[in-house]
Amino acid sequence: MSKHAATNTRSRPMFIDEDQVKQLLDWNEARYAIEQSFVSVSNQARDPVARFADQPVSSQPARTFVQAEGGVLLCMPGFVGQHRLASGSSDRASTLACKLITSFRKNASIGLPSINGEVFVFNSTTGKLEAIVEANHLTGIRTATASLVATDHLFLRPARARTPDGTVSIQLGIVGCGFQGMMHAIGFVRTQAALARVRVIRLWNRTPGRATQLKEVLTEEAKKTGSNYSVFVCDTVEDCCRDCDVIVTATGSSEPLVYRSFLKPNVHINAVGAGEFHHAELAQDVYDECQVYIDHQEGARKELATLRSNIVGEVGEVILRENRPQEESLLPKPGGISVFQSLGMATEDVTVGRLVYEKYLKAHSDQM
Ligand SMILES: NC(=O)C1=CN([C@@H]2O[C@H](COP(=O)(O)OP(=O)(O)OC[C@H]3O[C@@H](n4cnc5c(N)ncnc54)[C@H](OP(=O)(O)O)[C@@H]3O)[C@@H](O)[C@H]2O)C=CC1
Ligand SMILES: O=C(O)C1=NCCCC1
Repeated sequence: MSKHAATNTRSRPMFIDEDQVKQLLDWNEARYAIEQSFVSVSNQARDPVARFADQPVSSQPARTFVQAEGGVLLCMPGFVGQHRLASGSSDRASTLACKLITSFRKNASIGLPSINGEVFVFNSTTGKLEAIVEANHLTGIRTATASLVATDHLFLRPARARTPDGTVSIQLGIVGCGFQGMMHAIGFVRTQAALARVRVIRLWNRTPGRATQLKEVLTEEAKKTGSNYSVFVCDTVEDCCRDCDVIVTATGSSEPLVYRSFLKPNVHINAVGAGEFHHAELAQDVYDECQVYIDHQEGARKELATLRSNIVGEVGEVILRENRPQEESLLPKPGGISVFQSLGMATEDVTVGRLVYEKYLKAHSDQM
């Protein structure tokens, strides 16, 4: 571990609860942590001679699933070596962590989140458990941020480069207004200054009342952030997707919801939801035409084994090749459909869990 990284010198692990995570986690800092995670995975996957010495590396097996009566427990261990802790800083850390997370679909009917988890952060030199970070909000921010990073590198950066003033504005479609749908909408709004102005948000949810609730949240958010976007609740998925530049699907549907005919020719989709399998929300006619990007090849080999599409590669590899003219670009063909098929991976929880832990230690340094 670098000399800059903080450690817990107490005998007991710190417990960082949901409220503290909400206070500590910032969207722009999370974006940097997620970029480090993506890059570490793809740098590690390179042939050792082609690996970039100044970029982080990682180790993460495909996650395991334990089926219980009402749902599933996922075990997601990971290590990220020599990741930068903040943009523009030379401070680096190596982090070993494991997220344990459950998905119990019927929890909504008893007023509980369907997804509940904790990230366990270990000292990467001694293996001692240093912190337990509650990971519901963390999973919301890190998953939405993974989509933001993918949208930025695959779609928005090339679009910004084509405009004279280097800015773009988007219509955003949210298919599924549960926790993830909400976090994605808020994430796009909160990062407008860095990524793209949001001018319209279109919402669809199976139970329409939840889309109406999210409209209220986003209207409040517009007041808080001084944003000027319109929000529409849509009766159909087709109406939600029509004219959108960027779409997020975040449902538990096992049946296709989004068809090719609903889409503009040039659109980026973040397919986040996992029904029975992880690529159910988009119809085969979308997969027949689009270019698919993933977070993690090894996870995809297991969890996307039945996906029939053109899988171009990892988002981290796209980032690694940016500004390196000697490396062939992996960017999507301009004017087409790109899909980020988000599985979610342990290294995201490793770097974001570490960010929360570092900020917690800094905020409580007088008590250490
Ligand atoms: N890729 C990743 O990294 C992650 C992916 N996920 C996945 O994202 C999805 C959403 O999670 P989250 O927001 O936390 O869960 P929530 O329980 O908060 O929301 C679930 C959403 O899915 C909708 N839904 C469920 N079944 C169907 C269906 N058959 N057809 C249409 N809509 C349906 C619900 O609609 P309604 O309100 O009508 O019930 C609701 O909008 C899940 O599939 C989850 O596994 C979660 C975390 C990380
Ligand atoms: O990556 C995660 O975290 C999850 N992915 C799929 C559903 C449960 C949580």
